[in-house]
Amino acid sequence: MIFFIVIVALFVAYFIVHRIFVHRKTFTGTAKLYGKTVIVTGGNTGIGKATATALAVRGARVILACRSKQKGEEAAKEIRTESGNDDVIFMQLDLASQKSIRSFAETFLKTEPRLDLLINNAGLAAAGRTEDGIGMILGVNHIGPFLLTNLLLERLKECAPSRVVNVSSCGHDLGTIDFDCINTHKKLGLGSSDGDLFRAYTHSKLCNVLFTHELAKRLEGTNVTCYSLHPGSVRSELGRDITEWHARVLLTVVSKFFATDPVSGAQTTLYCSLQDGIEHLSGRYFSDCQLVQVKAEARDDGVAKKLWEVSEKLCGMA
Ligand SMILES: NC(=O)c1ccc[n+]([C@@H]2O[C@H](COP(=O)([O-])OP(=O)(O)OC[C@H]3O[C@@H](n4cnc5c(N)ncnc54)[C@H](O)[C@@H]3O)[C@@H](O)[C@H]2O)c1
Repeated sequence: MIFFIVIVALFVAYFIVHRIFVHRKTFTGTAKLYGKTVIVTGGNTGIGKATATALAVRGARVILACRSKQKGEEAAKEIRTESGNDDVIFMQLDLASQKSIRSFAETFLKTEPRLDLLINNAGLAAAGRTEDGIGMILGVNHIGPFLLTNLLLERLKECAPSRVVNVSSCGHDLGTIDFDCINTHKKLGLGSSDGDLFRAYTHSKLCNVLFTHELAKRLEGTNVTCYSLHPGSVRSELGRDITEWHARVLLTVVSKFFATDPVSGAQTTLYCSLQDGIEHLSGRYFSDCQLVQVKAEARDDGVAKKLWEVSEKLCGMA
């Protein structure tokens, strides 16, 4: 009898957790993107690659902004073949280097007349520091996209209506903004334990949500809108730097039983990029192709403004 109850309880728990983690909605919009240009950062793998492929299928000129020339060019070739769209190219971008971000933006603005959609998708959970001495996770997941977006804002405004889509995570809910950490980089993402990485990751994903909140305010009246989102629990290379055995076991279980493929993981990004009629929701957060209310700290005007100012200083904009 006890055995039977345990089995039933396990099944019930499985279905509850499955419902929470697994995203079920598919973006069904049929918008065509001929003549439009999009940038997908980290577009060579995982969710970014699936997103880039779906946008290429719709006819967009797709720029894969990635670190590795070889991997980026291979992915661009695969996407061209799969989508039947020859207008998919690689451009080098390392978000862990502000020099690389500025050089990417300079080349892009010189060579590309349009920017209709910027998808800040790239992210990681790895220890260390960026080239500029910032904690790696904060640097790549927040400061890099912050600088990139600002460098490209004028072009987005010229091409409006246009959008910025920031791929965050439901993990932002566990993050807390610590301005002391951001300024000193003593703790964020520098430790070698997976707990440190986890804390820095959730913090950086909260920064994505707050950045989007403040960006929307600054973009009011420009016809450029922005959104942040959780893509679902998706099988990808994101956990490659997790080393501790218990964290790897947890990751394997989640990945095996609760994670979906990158195509499913791209649906909310596609929704935020292409769905008509969500412009009035600029600055908000989405999950499973629908609006979700974030916790108070993630929509606090004062915190978002302060984060913006600190971020400006960290990338030499102020
Ligand atoms: N996989 C999930 O379950 C999950 C859940 C929530 C949020 N996310 C977010 O989704 C986004 C995509 O992740 P994914 O799951 O496809 O993982 P992934 O590791 O497959 O893709 C991440 C991409 O970012 C790129 N990247 C990493 N560092 C970079 C740098 N310095 N410069 C440029 N590009 C860099 C990688 O090369 C890769 O292309 C990330 O922002 C991640 O935080 C993923």
